[in-house]
Amino acid sequence: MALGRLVNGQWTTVWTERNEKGEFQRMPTQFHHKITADGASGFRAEADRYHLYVSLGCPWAHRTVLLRALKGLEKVIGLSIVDPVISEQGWKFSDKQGCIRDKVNQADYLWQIYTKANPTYTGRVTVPVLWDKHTNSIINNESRQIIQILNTEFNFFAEKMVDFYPKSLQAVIDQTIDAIYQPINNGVYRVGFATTQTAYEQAMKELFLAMEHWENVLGKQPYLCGDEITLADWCMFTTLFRYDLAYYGLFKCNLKRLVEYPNLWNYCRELYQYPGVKQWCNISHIKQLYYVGLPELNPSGVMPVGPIINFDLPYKCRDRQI
Ligand SMILES: N[C@@H](CCC(=O)N[C@@H](CS)C(=O)NCC(=O)O)C(=O)O
Repeated sequence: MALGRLVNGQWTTVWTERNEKGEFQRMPTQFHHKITADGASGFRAEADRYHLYVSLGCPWAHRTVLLRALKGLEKVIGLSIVDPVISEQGWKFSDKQGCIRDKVNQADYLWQIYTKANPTYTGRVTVPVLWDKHTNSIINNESRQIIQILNTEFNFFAEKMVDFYPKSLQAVIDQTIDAIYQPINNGVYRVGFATTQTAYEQAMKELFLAMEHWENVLGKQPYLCGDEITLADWCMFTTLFRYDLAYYGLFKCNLKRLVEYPNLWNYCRELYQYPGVKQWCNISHIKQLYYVGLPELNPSGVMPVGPIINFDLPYKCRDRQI
């Protein structure tokens, strides 16, 4: 079992995210500071001060890498990419293809970043992590909050003037991110990590009802919140992108493949082909994370050869009845 956690700053391999009913229960993240453009929060948006630690396999971290790229913040916020396979000591840094070592803290394992921020930290050691080089601490490790910060607070430095969280839509974006979280983003994990038939089937039911719902919505409008791409779409995208690659097979989310939902599949391809996105979609890291790094679900660590999915197939806006 590769998943573990820190207890009072000590690494342990006890994993506690399941209840007695065999249901997966995600533990909340603990670092929730905010960076603001004016510094009113105590953390001012500045160039070369903050650093992101991510896994390219992880859907939550993937959101933050995408926002960094979509806003054109690559020169402003540094990046380290962990080894795609979770080790006995959790996420580690390596020289594998597509990885970037930790040149900020020279850590070998991500848990060392957590104990540097808090020597008595107890909890999971997850990606993404937004690190502050000035205070030598973790600003935030919750993807949903990090993408809001990157979207909204760094405009002075951003090379691309796009806004995925416009004021006029914030309420609907928040509701949509809430709506997709439990059945879809976290839903695939609730399906995949369930250890009883009842827990599995319940999570499956919620996942597939939600997939059908958004399939219908995307038949009427181009994006989850209407006519504009928003943060909600990037939150949905990173789960959909992994759907047929990992969740359908390893997690047994297998009533339908993504490619069997015409609108969701079309939408996924459109977001993949949005400028700046595909460069940060790493199928090899995704397969390694899920198939090699979760021995509890795949003890042999053998990775499937397929499926062959062409995310570059042209997408059709015209098919939608907008
Ligand atoms: N709520 C967090 C979830 C982050 C998360 O669970 N990341 C996973 C990777 S997909 C992780 O780092 N897992 C390592 C572990 O649990 O030990 C977020 O959205 O940022």
